Amino acid sequence: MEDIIHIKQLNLFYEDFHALKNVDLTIPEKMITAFIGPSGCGKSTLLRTLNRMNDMISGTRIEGSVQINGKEIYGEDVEVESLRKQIGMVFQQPNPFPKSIYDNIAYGPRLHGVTQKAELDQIVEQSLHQAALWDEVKDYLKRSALSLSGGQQQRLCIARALAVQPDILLMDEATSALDPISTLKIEELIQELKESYTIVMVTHNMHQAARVSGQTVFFLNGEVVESNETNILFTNPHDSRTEDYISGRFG
Ligand SMILES: Nc1ncnc2c1ncn2[C@@H]1O[C@H](COP(=O)(O)OP(=O)(O)OP(=O)(O)O)[C@@H](O)[C@H]1O
Repeated sequence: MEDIIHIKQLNLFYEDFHALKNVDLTIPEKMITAFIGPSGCGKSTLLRTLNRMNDMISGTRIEGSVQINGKEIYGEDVEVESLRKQIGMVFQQPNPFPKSIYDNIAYGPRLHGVTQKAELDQIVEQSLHQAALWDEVKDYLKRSALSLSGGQQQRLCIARALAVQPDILLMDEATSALDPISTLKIEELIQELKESYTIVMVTHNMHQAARVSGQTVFFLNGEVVESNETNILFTNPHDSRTEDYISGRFG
């Protein structure tokens, strides 16, 4: 498995607060990588550095290197819009646009220049299939996305992210606002998606990380304590702090 993301000596500051400290990490392609650790340890911050969402937070300063597909994403010539096309993101709260189901999915492709109706139809159908939502919504594509259940809305947001054909999908606690059945559906879905996409997920739920991911990264106080194959990290952690966390001694 090739590594698609290389992070070297990454430091991030929110004003004076040192939120990420000397992070070195590689992320393999076409695999699910889970970020775990106690609240406030920097998981979401690191996730946001991968598609430069931190650019939107004023007072943020970054040092070090993040290479994706061999390209330095904090380089001067990087177009952030095309970076975000390559690296989609799904958030904790489903956030469909107040538009029809169809227009939610077609939004990104239209933005990137697709105008032909037949092509858009095909992208909408394919993306909804990939997000395991097509059968539930195919007869209601003109209905508002806001009429869907929370779990359906989250799958719609995944379909919307897939519609622009990203390489990488970032998921920030994407199931934590959902009921157990919707959570299970999304877990099954991302297992299928990893055949075609690299997925990086932040989760508060260690069982979820153990169930779905191939690599797990444990964070503490802005540092990566340990990164390893998930089954090794959970059964034979190398660092005593990882062991304390996964055995429930803190966090
Ligand atoms: N916009 C911001 N401005 C200032 N400090 C911030 C900002 N965002 C996050 N932080 C701080 O950076 C640290 C890391 O936050 P982050 O959200 O990355 O942690 P996390 O591990 O994802 O936490 P949680 O699991 O609670 O979501 C925390 O101490 C947080 O208070």
